[in-house]
Amino acid sequence: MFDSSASQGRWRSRLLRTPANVAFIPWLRDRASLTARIQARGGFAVRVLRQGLGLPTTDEARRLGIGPGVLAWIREVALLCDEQVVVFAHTVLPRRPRGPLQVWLARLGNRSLGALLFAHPGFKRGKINFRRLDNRHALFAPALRALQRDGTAPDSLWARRSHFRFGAQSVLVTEVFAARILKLSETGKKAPPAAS
Ligand SMILES: C=C(O[C@@H]1C=C(C(=O)O)C=C[C@H]1O)C(=O)O
Repeated sequence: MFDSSASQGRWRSRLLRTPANVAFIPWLRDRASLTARIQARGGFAVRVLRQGLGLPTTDEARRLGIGPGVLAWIREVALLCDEQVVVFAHTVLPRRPRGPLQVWLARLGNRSLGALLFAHPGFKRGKINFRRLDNRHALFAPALRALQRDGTAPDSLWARRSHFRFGAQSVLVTEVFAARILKLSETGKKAPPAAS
């Protein structure tokens, strides 16, 4: 049963199966580390695209309780598998309350945020929300730039958004998936050459 009425214009807590997203559902719904899931399929790398103070999108500011025009710590990365970009990730950390996350994020470099979020027991992940991003959303353009280096330009991209709490602090993590992620095989790792 597919629901074609899925609204594209907002984050939804339920992912309604449609012909357009059915292949992405295992990736969108997996609550384990996305980094680990990609690592199981090939050579993993993080390419840091942006890291520093910036303005969250309107919906991020609303979700994090940040006032209009208030800066936050923004981290944007591309996740690669065997040198292919498969995910664009955008993370927002409010500047207040201050705590260890400001220092930990600043020191991450090209290590995966997931290595922190899923290793430290203090992080609690809330419900994952889903959205089909299009040019109505401010993250669509940077995601397209990061994901579509081959010049193709899909009119929408599937994304999910997770809220991780750590004590009084929290981060909002948006992950946007390139269609090429569907080509990663479970075995991923190149099979050893057959014995001659
Ligand atoms: C949250 C995770 O970390 C991944 C890595 C990120 C980074 O390094 O900035 C951001 C989001 C995720 O795609 C994960 O691996 O599940």
